[in-house]
Amino acid sequence: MIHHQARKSLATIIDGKAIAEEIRSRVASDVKRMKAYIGKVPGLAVILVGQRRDSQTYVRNKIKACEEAGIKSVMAELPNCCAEEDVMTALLKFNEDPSVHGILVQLPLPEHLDEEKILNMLSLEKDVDGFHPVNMGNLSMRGREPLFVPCAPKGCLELLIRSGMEIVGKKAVVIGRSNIVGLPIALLLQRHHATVTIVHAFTKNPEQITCEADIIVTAAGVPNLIRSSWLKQGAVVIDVGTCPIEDPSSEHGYRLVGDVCHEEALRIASAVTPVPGGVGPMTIAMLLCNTLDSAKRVYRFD
Ligand SMILES: Nc1nc2c(c(=O)[nH]1)N[C@@H](CN(C=O)c1ccc(C(=O)N[C@@H](CCC(=O)O)C(=O)O)cc1)CN2
Ligand SMILES: [Mg+2]
Repeated sequence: MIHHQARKSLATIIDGKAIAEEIRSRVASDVKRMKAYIGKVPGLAVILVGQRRDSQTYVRNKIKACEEAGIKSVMAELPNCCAEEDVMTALLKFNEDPSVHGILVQLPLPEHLDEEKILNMLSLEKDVDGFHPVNMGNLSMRGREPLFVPCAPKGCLELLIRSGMEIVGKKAVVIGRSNIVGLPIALLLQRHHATVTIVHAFTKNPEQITCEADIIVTAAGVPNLIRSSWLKQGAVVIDVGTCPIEDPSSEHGYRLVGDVCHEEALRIASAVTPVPGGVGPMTIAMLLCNTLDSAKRVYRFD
């Protein structure tokens, strides 16, 4: 009988923040090189609808990250009550603008707007979030290449690779099936030849499935969902969940927690991402990468 407590070593904590910083500085030096050689810089357009505090923060962070990397950014801010046509007008203008190489529509949109219809109108070549149905479709099909892979999933993959995890032939379990995280990460892992299972709210006995996984990527948004009994010894655990919970002792009265019971995972897993400081910062780094790649494609610059 092996007691988990008897294990001497704790899991590695994968430092997403540090890795993201390294990637961002690489993007910055590439942007510099582009500017020096062809006199152009990548441009990102952000469409933000409504007043959600979290969305405002994410957008602010993206724009700041662009600035630091030398990427030009423009923003269209629309009121919560705006009409679908207003969003379309902003979007079509960015589609036509040759100085814009990437466009993102910050999600979620207010209820009354048709997300699918709006994302459908994005220029495929500028869809740096990778949410356009054609980019998603190409991600899902063998022999096809999407122009862009969604940022959080791409960040998860990068963290897995950096943790030294071999993906080919491994059992991967993805928890959650949202269009922006669960689904694309499952598709991406499958592309890298993992055997992928998706666990969701209707799954019976999820822990029976997760405890066989070599790789777990969780995006459920349920604090402490993943306990030690859900994990296989030595698994790599990537936590995409972010849930604000009340914490009077912290600056804003709340703090962010992931899906994983971090202390327990540390004793069983071989590597774990923290929240905050794991996948979140990687999401923004990958957005910069996608925007740079888009501009490189347009200018045939490498
Ligand atoms: N159009 C999009 N909408 C949304 C996306 C997206 O990729 N594109 N993802 C999420 C939100 N998101 C980016 O938009 C995002 C969320 C969290 C972080 C992040 O860096 N988190 C930090 C903690 C930040 C904090 O303390 O508030 C971390 O985990 O360390 C970045 C981006 C939904 N919408
Ligand atoms: Mg994080």
